[in-house]
Amino acid sequence: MLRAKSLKHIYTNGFSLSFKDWEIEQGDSWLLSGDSGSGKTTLLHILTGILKPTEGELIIKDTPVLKLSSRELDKFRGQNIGIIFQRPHLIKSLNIKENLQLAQSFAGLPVDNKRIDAVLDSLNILSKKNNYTDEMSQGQLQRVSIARAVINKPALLFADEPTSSLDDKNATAVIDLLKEQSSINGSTLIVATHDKRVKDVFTKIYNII
Ligand SMILES: Nc1ncnc2c1ncn2[C@@H]1O[C@H](COP(=O)(O)OP(=O)(O)OP(=O)(O)O)[C@@H](O)[C@H]1O
Repeated sequence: MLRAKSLKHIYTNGFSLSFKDWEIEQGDSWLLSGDSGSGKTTLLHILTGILKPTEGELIIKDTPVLKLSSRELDKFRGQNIGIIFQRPHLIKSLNIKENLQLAQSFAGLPVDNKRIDAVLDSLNILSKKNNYTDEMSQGQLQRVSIARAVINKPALLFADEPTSSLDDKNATAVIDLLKEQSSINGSTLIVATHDKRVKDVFTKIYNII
C-alpha cells in the first residue's frame, strides 16, 4: 500500500539525507526509529506529502504521490493520510466539533456529524465536543489530535514522537490508543520515535541508520 524508493532530500543549505527503500503492507504496524537528528521527521514529512523530496519515488495506494498537483495532493492527503503531530494542529477559533468538520470538508468529504460523535465517543471526549481548544486539558487535546487524524478513516496513520513528553504510564496509554484507533478505522500505523519504551509494541521496525 506504500512503496518508497530511492528517496533523497537535500536541504537548501546543502545538507543531504538518503533513505533506504520501504514497503508497507496494509494492516502493518511500524516503528520508524533512529537517533535524534537522523531524519525521522524529514522522512515522515516526505511520506505524508508535506515535504517534496529532491529525488525518489513514492507510491501510496497505487497513486504516484510526488506527481500530484498541490491541490490533488491536499485532497489525497485529507482522504488517505492521518497525522498526529508532536503538538496539536487545531484551530483555536473553532470548537472541537468544528475542527473535525473542517477536516472532513478539507478532504472534499461531506460533513458527517454522526461520524464525529462516534470518533469522539471512542476517545472518551464526546462531552467536550462544544469546547474550544483552550478549554481542554493537554491529554484531552492529544486525543482531539488523534480524532482529527482518524476522522476520515485514513489508510495510513502517522504519529511523530507521540510519547516523548509523557511518563511511562501515559506513554503506554497513548500507544494503546493509537493501536486501538488504527484497528477500529482499518488504518496502517507508523509511529516515529526514539522512545525505547514503546519498541516492543510494533511488529516491524524501519531503522534510519
Ligand atoms: N530546514 C533544514 N535545513 C537544513 N537541515 C535540516 C533542516 N531540517 C532538518 N535538517 C537536518 O536534517 C537532519 C534530520 O532532521 P530531522 O528533524 O528529520 O531528524 P529527527 O530524526 O526527526 O530528529 P529528532 O528525533 O531529534 O526530532 C538533522 O541533522 C537536521 O539538522
